[in-house]
Amino acid sequence: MASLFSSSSSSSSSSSNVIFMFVILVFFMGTSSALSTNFYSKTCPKLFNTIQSEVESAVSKEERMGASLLRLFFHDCFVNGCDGSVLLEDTSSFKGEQTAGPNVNSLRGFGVIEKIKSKVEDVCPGVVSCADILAIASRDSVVTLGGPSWDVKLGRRDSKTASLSDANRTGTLPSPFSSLSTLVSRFGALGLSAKDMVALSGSHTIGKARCFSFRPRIYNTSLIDSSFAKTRQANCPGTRGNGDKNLAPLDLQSPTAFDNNYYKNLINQKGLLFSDQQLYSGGSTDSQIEKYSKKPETFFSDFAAAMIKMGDISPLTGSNGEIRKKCGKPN
Ligand code: HEM
Ligand SMILES: [Ca+2]
Repeated sequence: MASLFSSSSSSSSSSSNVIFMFVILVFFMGTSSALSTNFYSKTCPKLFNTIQSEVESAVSKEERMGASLLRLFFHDCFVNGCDGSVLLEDTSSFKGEQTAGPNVNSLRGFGVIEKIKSKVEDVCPGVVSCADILAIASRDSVVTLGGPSWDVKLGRRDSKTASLSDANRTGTLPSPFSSLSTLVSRFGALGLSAKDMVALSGSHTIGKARCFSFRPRIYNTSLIDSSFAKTRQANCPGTRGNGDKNLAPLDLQSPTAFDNNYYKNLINQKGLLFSDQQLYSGGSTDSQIEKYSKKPETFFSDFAAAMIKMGDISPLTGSNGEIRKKCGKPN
């Protein structure tokens, strides 16, 4: 770098200097994220307070809602980036992501996001994207349930459309029946490391899953504590189509507290999803599970860093996309 600078300053042509500066500018624009933590500090100073109080009230009405909002952000980011696409509702002429296999009868919290959006529109109309609201609401959910905080990067814009087939494409949203190597490669395809994947999976310290999602795990797999399997079988019949919607907590110990019990459960072979237990199954991620089970503060800081990374996946910025008026439909 230093030699590049000196060769440019020794050049006699001023136009070549201009070109050189332009190249340097493009280089830096290309390497730094377009998002920033102070994006709305002038245009919507009340944004954080508005969202935080709505999230707190939603979570106090139903603690699971914190988990549901966090998962919405994950499912948004994994399909065409964090662009609010998952929030678009189906109409008679449009089929978005909400009926995709991993989402249908499972994603929840759309009403809460729409309510937050209307409060945000009251204080600063036409300014804040739904994609950014989702990013802030998931951070506030984690904080409200006792987890770490982080500065959310902002400046995302909303997609004008969404694609059912993109959300259904095999491997886009990870399946609970995936092996460790599949999980690593799915996250890797989006620029997230195995370490990020293990930290982000700690989200399963809160929230619930349907019998449909964990049936094969509790009837047909090894690496499962037998009394845990029996307990879960009691509310999840072994035959497909029976009790599919019955719920169980992803973390059997503290399903409404954001803590490191998820990792302790894995060590005790009490992961609810097959994909959860894969993270502690004699493979390359075992040591990270052990570390998080002993050091919650390390889990918290890795989780926060990985959430920021996930939030950086292919945002729409500049004049791309739009700022939706309502999160459920394009303007
Ligand atoms: C590693 C791959 C992952 C797989 C295979 C996976 C799969 C699942 C499944 C199957 C459920 C239950 C859905 C149902 O039965 O209705 C679930 C719930 C949940 N997931 Fe994941 N997930 C993964 C990673 C993540 C990540 C990265 C996050 C967030 C950053 C996340 C957050 C959640 C939350 C909070 C819930 C509970 C939602 C609620 O109670 O409404 N998951 N996940
Ligand atoms: Ca998306």
